[in-house]
Amino acid sequence: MHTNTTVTYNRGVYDFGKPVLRVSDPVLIKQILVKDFHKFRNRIAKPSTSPVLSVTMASARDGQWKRIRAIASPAFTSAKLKHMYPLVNECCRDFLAALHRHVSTSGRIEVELKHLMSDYTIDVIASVAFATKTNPYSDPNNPFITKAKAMLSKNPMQILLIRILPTFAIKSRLWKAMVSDLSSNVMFFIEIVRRLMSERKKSDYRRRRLCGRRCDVWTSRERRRRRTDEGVDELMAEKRALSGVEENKFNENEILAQCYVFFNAGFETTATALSYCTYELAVNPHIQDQLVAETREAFSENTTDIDYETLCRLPLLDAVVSETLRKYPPLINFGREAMDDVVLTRDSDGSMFKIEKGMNVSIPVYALHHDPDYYPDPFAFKPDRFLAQNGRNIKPYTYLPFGAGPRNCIGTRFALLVIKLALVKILKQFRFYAVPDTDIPVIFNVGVGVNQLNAKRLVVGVEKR
Ligand code: HEM
Repeated sequence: MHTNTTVTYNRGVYDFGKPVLRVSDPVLIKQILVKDFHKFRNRIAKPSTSPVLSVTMASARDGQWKRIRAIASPAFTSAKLKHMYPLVNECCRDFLAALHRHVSTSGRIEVELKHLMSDYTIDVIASVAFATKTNPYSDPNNPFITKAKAMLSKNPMQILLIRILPTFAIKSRLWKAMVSDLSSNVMFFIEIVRRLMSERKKSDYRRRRLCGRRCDVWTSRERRRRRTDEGVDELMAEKRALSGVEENKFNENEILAQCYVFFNAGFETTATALSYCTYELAVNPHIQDQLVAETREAFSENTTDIDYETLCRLPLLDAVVSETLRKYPPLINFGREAMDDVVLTRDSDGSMFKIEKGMNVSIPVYALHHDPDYYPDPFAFKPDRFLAQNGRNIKPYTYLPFGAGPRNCIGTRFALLVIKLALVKILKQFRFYAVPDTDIPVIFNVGVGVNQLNAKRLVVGVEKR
């Protein structure tokens, strides 16, 4: 193994009892995620706390993953997202009404953004994935909300221990004791979906949702349209990765698992992104003003609403969200397991790196996003980096908030819709600003949390416009 450069990989770490090699050279990252996808098709294996969890899209492996991903993917096409738009809009409406109630007494309040935004994203994902309304504002003690928030405030020490314990300890009683509260939260959500599914069967109730039993198989034309922003290598890798799946139905366990994973993978990441974005707008009022000007023009005068196509086309909105995801990627790294011996080759100098079968590799997203060679002045919030005229300055495979390749985040577009719609609607009616309790810059709890940023607090002021 070549070890002469920090550009190619920085340090190794231990994760779930096994060593992990960190690869940070963009060319090698592309090789792992795209060109040699078949050799790195699986995520790093984690000990499962429930049989249902082993069939979630995120943890499934090999042919099972391929089947699950191919069946679920049609639920995330543009056409399907457009169909879900009214549901997300409904959640935005409830969110704004609650914010108006909070602000109404004094005209302004201080808010902890992490709590505020997670109420909204829990409500969205519960509506769309679980086909249920949670009413987080009028019923904050609803078990759905309290359990979801308990998942948010996990004990970082516990998570850290779970991830660094050696393999033999993972089978021990200590391990089982440590994961028992995590497992009970998981079981809670799985039981809710089970109950909803049985109620739905009885009432034949249908709703636009992410987790249906049957999905139409993707046509290749649709797949091409979906990813026109990506190059030939990416399209070919995805085509190869999902080819040959005939079946188009989930069994009951698989539906439970996908509902759970969409909730688990979706609500916290989306709430985090929305929180940091609002924080940056509060501490950069000139950017907030520019964004308000852009979005104001986009609202139709007749309906005071914004349609899906217009929302997707706003350049500054897109740049602000992209810069937020660069500066504060909700997942600061993600990994893959080598399913074969692989030789990674760096084009620039021809140096070769052997990765042995069974070895885990990790992509350090946060480090890439803060490398001054790729993003000058990396700790500054500069949405301009992502405006069309500057797009070519961004080197491929240095911007990875949603991962890349056939196993990238399936919820990317949905998350962007949820974030952008909330932002334009809130900013139309409210102004965010820094208060004495606003930490500038954000203070992070360090050394724990492992793959997520953990801000000590994100407090800002909010008032009606
Ligand atoms: C801002 C919000 C979000 C961010 C930053 C984010 C980020 C990520 C990242 C980095 C990965 C790993 C990608 C890779 O390995 O290449 C991932 C995977 C995944 N995400 Fe997201 N995500 C977000 C929202 C969502 C939402 C809303 C959903 C579902 C509705 C979702 C569902 C998933 C699933 C199921 C996977 C596993 C995909 C697979 O293994 O095939 N995510 N996400």
